Order: sequence, then C-alpha cells, then structure tokens
Amino acid sequence: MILELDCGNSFIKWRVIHAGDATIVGGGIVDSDQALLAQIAALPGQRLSGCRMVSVRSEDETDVLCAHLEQSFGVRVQVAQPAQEMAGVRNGYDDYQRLGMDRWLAALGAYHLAKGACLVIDLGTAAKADFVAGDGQHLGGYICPGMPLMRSQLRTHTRRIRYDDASAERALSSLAPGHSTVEAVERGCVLMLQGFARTQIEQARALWGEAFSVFLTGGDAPLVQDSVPQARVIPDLVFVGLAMACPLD
Ligand SMILES: Nc1ncnc2c1ncn2[C@@H]1O[C@H](COP(=O)(O)OP(=O)(O)OP(=O)(O)O)[C@@H](O)[C@H]1O
Ligand SMILES: CC(C)(CO)[C@@H](O)C(=O)NCCC(=O)O
Ligand SMILES: [K+]
Repeated sequence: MILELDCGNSFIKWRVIHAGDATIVGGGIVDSDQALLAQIAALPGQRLSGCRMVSVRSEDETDVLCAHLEQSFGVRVQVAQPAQEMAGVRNGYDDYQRLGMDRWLAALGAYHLAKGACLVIDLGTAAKADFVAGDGQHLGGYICPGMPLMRSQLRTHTRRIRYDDASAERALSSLAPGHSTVEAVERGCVLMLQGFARTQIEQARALWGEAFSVFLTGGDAPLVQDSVPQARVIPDLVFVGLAMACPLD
C-alpha cells in the first residue's frame, strides 16, 4: 500500500491506495502531524510499501514530518521536487523553483486529464488559478486569499465582527444579502470566491475561446461549484499530479 500526502498551509490531506490498482483504502484531513500519525497508525492491517508527499510547508517542517513517518512506519518518503518540465508541461515561472508545488502538481494532473488547454482553480487557504496551454506551456497564474484568510482578516482587523463556526455554516444556506454580521461576511466572502472563479474562466475564454477544460479543486471548491457549471470538480487533482511526479512500484 502507498501513502500519499498533500501538506497544505492549514491541513494535511492523506490517503492510502493499493500499489497495484490504485484503489483507495483510506484517507482523511488533519490539522497536525500528530493527528496524521495517529490516523495512519489506526488503519487496519497491511504495511506501507511506499510514500509520496507534496508539501508547501517550510523545508524544516517537511523534514520533521518525513522523519516521523519513516520512524513510525518504516517507509521512505519521496517528496515531489520542482521541475522545469514534466509530463509534457513546461513550468511558466521565471524561476521554476518558486512555483508552489501544489499548483505545479495540480497543473500536471489537469493537463494529463484534459489532454489540452486547461484552467485549474484551487480553493484552499489561498485561492489559486493556473493556466496551461494546449501545447503544455504553463502560462502562470494567480494567488489570492482564500475563504479562511478573508474571514480571519475581517475578524482580526475589525472590532465588531465576531461569530462562531456553527453560525458561519448556517449562514451559507443562502447567498442573499445578509441580515446579520455572520451572514454578511460569510456570503460576501463566498461571492468574492465565485467572482475569482468566474474571472479566471473569462481569462481562459479570452485566450482559448471555448476550447479548454476547467478543473476545480481544494477544500472550498463546493462553495463555487454551482456558479461555474462548466468546471470538473476533482478533489484529488493534486494527488493525480503527485503520482505522475513521484512514480513508485
Ligand atoms: N473536511 C474538511 N476538513 C478541513 N477543511 C475543509 C474540509 N472540507 C472543506 N474544508 C475547507 O477547505 C478549506 C481548506 O482547503 P484546503 O485543505 O484545500 O487548504 P490547504 O491545502 O490547507 O491550503 P493551501 O492549498 O492554500 O495551502 C477550508 O476553508 C475549510 O473550511
Ligand atoms: C500559494 C500557496 C501558498 C498555495 O498553497 C503555495 O502554492 C505556495 O506556497 N506557493 C509559492 C508561491 C508561488 O506559487 O508563487
Ligand atoms: K493544497
């Protein structure tokens, strides 16, 4: 079995797949290394034969997690590394090593699935968009605050915006103009995300007409899904690219 890890800024997504047919055995989302080790240790049965990881965390944090995984499960961790070109995609950054690895892998995964021009919209702690042309040239992208950052900036820099997580969730039953602080903020931020997604699609249209695919991923993808019906929602898009960048046998 192979352990796959996507270490984002706020959460670690993990899953275990069969080495042979890539069927999914288990997985989860955790907010700490300790919780991750505990969840994997609680998996019933078989040994891990390999592990691949993408991380946008600092090198130190990533090394510590790799050491823990190697100690606890006796498995070598293969960490995806930046590349100028891979699987037909050419990195579009001036300095290819500066492009976030989550963005790079999502772009590889999307181009592989689309087999042509594509736009990736990834809504996590940050909201990201990346463009890959039909010939595999990565054209660059955009980074904005995602839902958690927009929310926390408002909470941090205003004195009268205060509410709990339960009321935040209830507020999103509709996107009509808010009648309370929590509704006004939560719905406003969702509309910002939707505007971000739609604007990226307009950019793609300006580049490619109608001849492109749109992929939507990241923990907050469901918040914009209805407003971009042309998008394919692929929660595991980064893992698709990770398997391409770190083949194991
Ligand atoms: N089961 C879940 N666990 C945690 N967060 C979730 C879950 N479902 C949806 N979310 C939402 O997903 C968002 C985080 O998305 P994601 O996990 O893609 O971010 P990340 O990978 O940590 O960030 P980034 O990719 O920008 O570094 C949060 O706003 C959170 O509310
Ligand atoms: C933008 C984030 C934080 C999103 O996870 C990540 O991709 C990252 O740290 N990127 C490095 C900066 C860049 O991509 O230009
Ligand atoms: K991520």
